[in-house]
Amino acid sequence: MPLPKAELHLHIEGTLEPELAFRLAERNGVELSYADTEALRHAYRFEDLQSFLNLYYELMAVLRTEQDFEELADAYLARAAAQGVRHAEIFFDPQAHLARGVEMGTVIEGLWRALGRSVETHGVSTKLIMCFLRDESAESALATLDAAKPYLDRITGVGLDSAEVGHPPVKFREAYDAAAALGLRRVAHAGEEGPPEYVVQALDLLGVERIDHGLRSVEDPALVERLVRDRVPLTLCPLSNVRLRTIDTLADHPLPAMLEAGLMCTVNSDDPAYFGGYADDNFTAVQQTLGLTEDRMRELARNSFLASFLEDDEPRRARYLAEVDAYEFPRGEA
Ligand SMILES: Nc1ncnc2[nH]cnc12
Ligand SMILES: [Zn+2]
Repeated sequence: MPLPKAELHLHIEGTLEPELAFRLAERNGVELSYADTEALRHAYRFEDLQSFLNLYYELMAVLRTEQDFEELADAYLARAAAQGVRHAEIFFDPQAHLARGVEMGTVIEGLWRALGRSVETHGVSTKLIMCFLRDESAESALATLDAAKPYLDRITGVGLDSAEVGHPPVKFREAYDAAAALGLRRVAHAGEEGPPEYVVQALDLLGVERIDHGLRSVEDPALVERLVRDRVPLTLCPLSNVRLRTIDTLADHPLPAMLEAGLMCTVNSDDPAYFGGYADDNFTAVQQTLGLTEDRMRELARNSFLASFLEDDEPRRARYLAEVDAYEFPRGEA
């Protein structure tokens, strides 16, 4: 039984496994530029964030109907449950779908068909976070927020993702102010490929409560001190960092030093269909490769629930934390 955890950094479009992509392509009459799932998997060798994003956006073409989004989310939730995920705060990228003529309602209602029954079907509670694409304009972000207004009861917060370098958080100040005025929680990707300054901007100008990735924060000691002092959660994605070549190998990941420094780290899967592992695969990889103690692993699991947006259901958060505290790590062979 895996360690109970919350997943706080997960792009639902990044859970599209090759088999489902081909099945949906066939159902929707969409032509893919790969012969089969094996040929597609061969394309999963990325140079950097952009080379991944190119394939990520290309494959989304197979997602067209409410049923497609429902099946995508259902498949993720089943996998997540098997990996010990009790609670998932799930990103989606509406602009990537609106640009293809798929409406906001199709995306949100489709996802909601799976999320709305997820506690019953998978034992996983969920929240939805709508991301703005930072390589699109500020006006487009505002228009996207406007298009989401009929669905605000289904959306907990806003995020910021896609190609980071050259698209600093300051560009989205107005959109984040508008989101805050609507009562939405705020997070943003920062310091994945971009400099520590983007993390500072996300905190100061966008008012975010969590930083997605935040890896490059370690380059700025004053920023680290601030993140520790204010207990700002970082949603790290170790296997993603290796696949997108942010770091050379997992053994080079700064997670142990970050925990040692007192940063509130969490471990997540980002785009698990592309990066070779779901939530517990990331936990297991860091435990084994970085030699984290059981206490550190428990701390990561506790952090995931403490950093989650479960303020509307504190009894549930307390139950999850109690489960982490009671968890017994499997004993190896004697
Ligand atoms: N790791 C990542 N960084 C930025 N944008 C993304 N969209 C999906 N995955 C992403
Ligand atoms: Zn991400």
